[in-house]
Amino acid sequence: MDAAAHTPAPDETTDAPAPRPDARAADTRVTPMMEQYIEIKTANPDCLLFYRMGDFYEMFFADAETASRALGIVLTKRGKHQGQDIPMCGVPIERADEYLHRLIALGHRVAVCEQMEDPAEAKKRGGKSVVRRDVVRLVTPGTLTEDTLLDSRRNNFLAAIVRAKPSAGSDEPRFALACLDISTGEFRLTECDRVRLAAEIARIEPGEVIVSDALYEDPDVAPFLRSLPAVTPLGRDVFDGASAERRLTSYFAVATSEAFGSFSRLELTAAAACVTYVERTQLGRRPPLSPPSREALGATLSIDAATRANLELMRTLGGERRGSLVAAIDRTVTAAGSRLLAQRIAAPLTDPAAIAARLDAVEFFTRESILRGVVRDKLAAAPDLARSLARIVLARGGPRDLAAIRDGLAAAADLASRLSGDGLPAELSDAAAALRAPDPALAAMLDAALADELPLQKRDGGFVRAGCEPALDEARALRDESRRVIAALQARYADETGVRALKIRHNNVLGYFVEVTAQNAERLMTPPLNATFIHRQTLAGQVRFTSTELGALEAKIASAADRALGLELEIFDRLAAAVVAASDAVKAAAQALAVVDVAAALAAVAIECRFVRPEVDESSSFCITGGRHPVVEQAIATEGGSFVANDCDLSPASEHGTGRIAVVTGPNMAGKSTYLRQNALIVVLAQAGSFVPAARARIGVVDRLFSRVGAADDLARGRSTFMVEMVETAAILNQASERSLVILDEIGRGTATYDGLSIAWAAVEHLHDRNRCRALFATHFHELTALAKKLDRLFNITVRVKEWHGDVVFLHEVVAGAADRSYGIQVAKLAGLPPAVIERARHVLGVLEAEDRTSPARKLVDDLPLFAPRPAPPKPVADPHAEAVLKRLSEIDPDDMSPREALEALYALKQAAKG
Ligand SMILES: Nc1ncnc2c1ncn2[C@@H]1O[C@H](COP(=O)(O)OP(=O)(O)OP(=O)(O)O)[C@@H](O)[C@H]1O
Repeated sequence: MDAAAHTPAPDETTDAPAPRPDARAADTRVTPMMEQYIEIKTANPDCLLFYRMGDFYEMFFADAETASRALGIVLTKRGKHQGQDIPMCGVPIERADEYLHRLIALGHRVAVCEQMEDPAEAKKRGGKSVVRRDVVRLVTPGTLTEDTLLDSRRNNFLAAIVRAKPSAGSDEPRFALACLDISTGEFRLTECDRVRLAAEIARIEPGEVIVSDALYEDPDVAPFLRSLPAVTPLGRDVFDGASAERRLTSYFAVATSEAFGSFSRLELTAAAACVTYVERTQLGRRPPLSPPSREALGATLSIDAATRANLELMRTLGGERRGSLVAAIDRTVTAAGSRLLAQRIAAPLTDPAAIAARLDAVEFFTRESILRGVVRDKLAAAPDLARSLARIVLARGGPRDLAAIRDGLAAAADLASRLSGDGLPAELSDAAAALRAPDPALAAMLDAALADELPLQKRDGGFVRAGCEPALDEARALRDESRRVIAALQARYADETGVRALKIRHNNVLGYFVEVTAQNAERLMTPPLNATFIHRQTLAGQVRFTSTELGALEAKIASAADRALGLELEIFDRLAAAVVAASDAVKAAAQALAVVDVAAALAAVAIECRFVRPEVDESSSFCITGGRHPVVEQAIATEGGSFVANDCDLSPASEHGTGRIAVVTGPNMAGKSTYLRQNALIVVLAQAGSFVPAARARIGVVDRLFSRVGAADDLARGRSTFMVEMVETAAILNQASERSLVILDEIGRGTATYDGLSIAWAAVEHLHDRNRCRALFATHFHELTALAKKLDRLFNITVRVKEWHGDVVFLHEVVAGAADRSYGIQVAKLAGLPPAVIERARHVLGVLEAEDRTSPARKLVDDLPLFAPRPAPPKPVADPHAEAVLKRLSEIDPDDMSPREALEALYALKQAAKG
């Protein structure tokens, strides 16, 4: 059980004790605290309620049972409610983030309810009063801001999906998608169809999706929505189109949404749903968002969910970042840079000019290696400005967030001064301008106010630098040096009264008092000293006094600590307000830091891994010379091997023609999948604005990238391997355009040979004649290579292997031509299948191949036009036992044998056959 298990804290003094179980009448009585709890819980029925009691967040009833199971913490009891024990569990506040994280990851939502006053205040209202409490925040997966709850390298988007009412004459529904990250302020909108919607959601990977109750229940989209990790259905008011504009403009305090550009009503509805939900979960607080920007349809390379997964852009098929494309090329040194790089890889561009602008920045840093080093060192020391800013605006920030703003702004100003001069590419000069924009006075103000060592929480105090504010210095001096101050006053009073033995003492009844011996008391009680000293108490030998000054000093000392903290919090609020006022400039500077980081990081990886600048243009070219797989190459290098670079040319035969299709054959393990993927990854990198792992690359911009690699079950959605394969192939054949790049690996593998071959055959024809896209098609159906004779833009390539004493040696070299065999058995042998199985398989293969030539099915294939006759199958490998039996048999002459000899010969043959 967990350390958070605790004995219930005593009720706050003002909470009435729970009724005794035997008091019948009391069974229905509800304590005032429970009454308050139930009221707050009723207002937040879909959340677990973290109810603050002293140093714990407590949960009661069903919440307690759920949380104790989910968090592995002890379930206890606290009093009774309507005659029943109240289940309870709690988490200490200092570990609340950790528990929140676990609950959110498990799909729960949490309402955090704080004490809104000091228990002493409540006490003043009378014995039965309950401390005022209120929910200050709803924690949901899409609205997190704490570093401890977030992955610094990934955005955490909240997405809203709305669907247009179907219009007459169109059966294709339209959707709008808004997504925002409150931890960084990014806010984007787009309108799209059903297919693109799924692709966009796959790209954005939102932490939470909000939809209307009606859409959530709609049978057309419900299966899709149910497949997403966190979907929150909400009432109609959040998705009300009529009030959308008003809600959105009120959030941004602008007169009209035209200030952001022109948006459709559908887009505005999605955007308004997002901001309304943010306000709801942040209880009215408005995190700093960039104005919504439209993601123009077609501005980014469309990559559907299956392709993303297959190409392992963000994570491997096993779900890990390690081994993904982004992990292989990420050399960023800031969290914001890492997030921006991930965004760029997830959404490569389609405009050659915009791509060139990014490549210019990367190229600049590849040339300026000294500057690159300096910039990266500076960036590495810069904090995560955007997330600290968001926390400050949401009043959730601490002193270290203010320090992050101070240090981030200093880094920004420093970098801006280094990024100057004429040769700077546009992306970097824009970034430098944004880095220069924040008023230096803000950083100076933070610098002057913040201490060197900072506590995590502002409530711990001690974060304001000494000398910053005289009143605070005084309060601290009083708090820390109360003895010295009292001693100083005592010395002064002794001086002023001439009573050397005058003492200032303290007890719990009188507090601080002045004490003199009885002989000296008279002097203090006569003018002029009686104007200062007020008699309090006469004891046998001493007389005690107070003074206005001492009374004031006492009050000051008693409240000095409180006062010091109060003043610090005031200063914090002032500083935070200054940061909030400058939030637009700070956000822009944060974004600029990320831009610079990404450009320098891509330059670093380009140099380290020998990447080159690709040419991306409007042509239909696709010509990669010496291409490499960025992830496999690194993996091979760590084992001391070297990757074999390969060319790929799918360019049209003439400059304005249509791109071509390559059918890739080759043995198992030869490197077909690697080759296919590396060419797709080169497109992703090039259009994301990165250099690429090749000697040279010219790419006519790709609008959609499709990849169907291997077969994987999707049993969770009730689809078999073959069904998944066909659904994905259908999507490709229905959607690929002349500008698309299609990667198909072993289509048709998941069914009977001839069914599979027929489907693969028809799919290639369709790609060639209808889609007319550039494509790479890897297959073990060698019959498909015959298609090159019929389809003019189709050609064959193969991955070379060498045979060596019956084994196969992989050369990983892609050359023109077709493979004639799969070498499956040799690969199986390499994999360690038992020799007997290998031998038997060779035998079976020989028989099958011999039969295959005469089987009716084979004939069918032969009859299909343009199927080239396959090369003669290799001679079946002889079975040594069979040969021995045959030899003996041939030596026997039955006419020459007695019945007994014949029987013996038969036994001998049987023996020989057994071996
Ligand atoms: N160009 C290359 N240079 C060096 N090694 C390579 C190259 N291509 C592939 N390899 C190595 O060969 C292994 C097999 O490659 P890959 O999975 O691409 O083969 P395949 O032909 O698709 O096999 P199968 O048909 O069995 O799926 C890879 O894991 C990699 O280690």
